[in-house]
Amino acid sequence: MSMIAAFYSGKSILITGATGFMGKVLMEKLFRTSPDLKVIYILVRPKAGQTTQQRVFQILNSQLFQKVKEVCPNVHEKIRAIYADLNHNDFAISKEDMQELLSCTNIIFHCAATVRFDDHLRHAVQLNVTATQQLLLMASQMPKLEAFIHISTAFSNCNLKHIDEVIYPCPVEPKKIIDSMEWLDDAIIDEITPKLIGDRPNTYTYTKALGEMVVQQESGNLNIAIIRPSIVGATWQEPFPGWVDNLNGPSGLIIAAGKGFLRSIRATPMAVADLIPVDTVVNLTLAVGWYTAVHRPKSTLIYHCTSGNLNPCNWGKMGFQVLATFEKAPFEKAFRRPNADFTSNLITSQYWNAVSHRAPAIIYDFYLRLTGRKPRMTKVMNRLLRTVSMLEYFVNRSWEWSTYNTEMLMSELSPEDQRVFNFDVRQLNWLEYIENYVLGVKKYLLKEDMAGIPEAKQHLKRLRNIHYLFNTALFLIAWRLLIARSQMARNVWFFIVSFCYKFLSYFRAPSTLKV
Ligand SMILES: CCCCCCCCCCCCCCCCCCCCCCCC(=O)SCCNC(=O)CCNC(=O)[C@H](O)C(C)(C)COP(=O)(O)OP(=O)(O)OC[C@H]1O[C@@H](n2cnc3c(N)ncnc32)[C@H](O)[C@@H]1OP(=O)(O)O
Ligand SMILES: NC(=O)C1=CN([C@@H]2O[C@H](COP(=O)(O)OP(=O)(O)OC[C@H]3O[C@@H](n4cnc5c(N)ncnc54)[C@H](OP(=O)(O)O)[C@@H]3O)[C@@H](O)[C@H]2O)C=CC1
Repeated sequence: MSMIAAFYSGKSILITGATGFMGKVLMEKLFRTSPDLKVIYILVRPKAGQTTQQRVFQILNSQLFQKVKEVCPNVHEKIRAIYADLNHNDFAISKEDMQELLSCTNIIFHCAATVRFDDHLRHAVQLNVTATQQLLLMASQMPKLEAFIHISTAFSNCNLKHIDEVIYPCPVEPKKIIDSMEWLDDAIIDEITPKLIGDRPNTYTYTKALGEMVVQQESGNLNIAIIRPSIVGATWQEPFPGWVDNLNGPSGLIIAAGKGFLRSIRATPMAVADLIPVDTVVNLTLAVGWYTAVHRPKSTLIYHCTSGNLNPCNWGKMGFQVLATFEKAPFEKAFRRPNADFTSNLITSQYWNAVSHRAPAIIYDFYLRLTGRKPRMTKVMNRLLRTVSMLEYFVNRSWEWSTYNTEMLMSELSPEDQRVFNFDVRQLNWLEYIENYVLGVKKYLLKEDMAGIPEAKQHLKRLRNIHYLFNTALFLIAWRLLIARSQMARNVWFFIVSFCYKFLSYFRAPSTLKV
């Protein structure tokens, strides 16, 4: 019997960010392994024309939750969607709902965040710092609370090369930042943002670091733990391999590469690709929830959920396997044939951007104009290159994260728990995982049918022929122009032609003699 699964039975659990990538997988696993849990409260806001109830309905009816329905048929009754917006200081939760949350919650998993790299500092502080502070305040009023688990990121201290499972202070106190956001106007915030984030690459990593400081400072008597995952990717095993539903991290780039838009990137092939499957993060999170509540460690423990020091993979290997999977199962209606050139040199990368990305986009837009359609490829390409430039920081560096606490926790689990809540990344076979990841992107993100693979392969063959034809035509035009203008080119041309003629005559002569 799994001790962790038994621990969650009968519990009332509060999850923020349950509609997000990680939150959904967390809920799914909880319902599947502890169908006897009392209730999961989720803080949800209406979005994209959907009410909170409609959003929950959509999640529960998705493919991800199919297995849950078999083991927990009354899952709809066990989920309580609470209207909440973390952009508001009191989360805009009704009095009645707040009362219920305060009096019933046993465990909190705080996953909600803005994960955009380019978010305005005011918004990133509100979500990643102030909302965390507010939630801690709520937690301190919950008499039945056993553990508060905060999800941070392994990159909150990406300005360091070696990162331990400790909280590193930021120069300016989070409270001062929160206060200043209330009275500074946007223009001034824009001006001071680079100074505040310092040697971190974006507002996301900076505000996640501030969030950790808030957790440390406001923990009071609460039983708290922090989890720091690295780059969270598709599921490894559960509930099935390759599930992914957003474009963050490598997923968006896999699409861009598979569709032939992105053919080169400024990346260091030997740099560690510190990916971690989302189900591994969820298993560790649930194990940490159990350990924190049952063993009540004296201080706030931080757990690195990373792969690099236990089972490293690098970007070169990842790119190679992604391309190999495109060969087997290409994406439909590609713009160009997929290719992956990794260069760490800025000039070379700019050259490839011009030749492999911007030029084809301009040519395609020209073709669209000629055929009376609206040009759009240059715009799409500009957006893609902007996205890529934001991710470049993470694919040209390697970090070392120590994992003492995570390894300690692994050794504390029973063999059954080690199996049901497996977060031992040493068992991960990267090539298999990456192949399933790419297939998952095709299936669950692009919603492409595997039956369309022969047609997609045919399309790529046509693109290859167009590519050869285009290059030959381009070469002939360039050469024709060159001989028309340069005596030297004419001499070279004369030399090549006469050489070929002599070469052919040499072979023709003996055969004529025989006859
Ligand atoms: C040579 C080819 C290479 C590929 C070969 C094979 C690929 C495999 C090798 C992969 C190598 C490179 C992998 C790099 C991965 C590195 C990730 C590192 C991240 C680690 C950081 C820490 C982890 C965390 O803690 S947080 C979680 C990560 N967060 C994110 O990833 C958020 C990133 N996204 C953003 O910040 C924004 O979306 C932004 C700024 C990139 C774009 O904002 P913008 O306002 O311009 O537009 P959006 O409305 O958001 O989207 C516009 C457009 O772009 C699409 N899109 C969004 N995100 C991505 C993405 N990550 N990749 C690609 N495309 C993306 C989005 O859908 C929109 O499309 P439309 O069609 O216009 O709707
Ligand atoms: N994905 C990754 O690679 C990594 C993620 N992390 C961390 O893991 C956690 C989960 O990330 P992930 O699932 O990928 O992120 P997502 O962007 O998929 O999910 C974010 C969640 O936060 C919710 N949220 C955002 N703003 C508000 C708001 N104003 N009010 C209520 N809810 C809000 C979103 O709700 P809604 O659906 O309404 O927008 C969504 O449920 C985050 O803390 C992130 O920092 C750490 C390392 C890597």
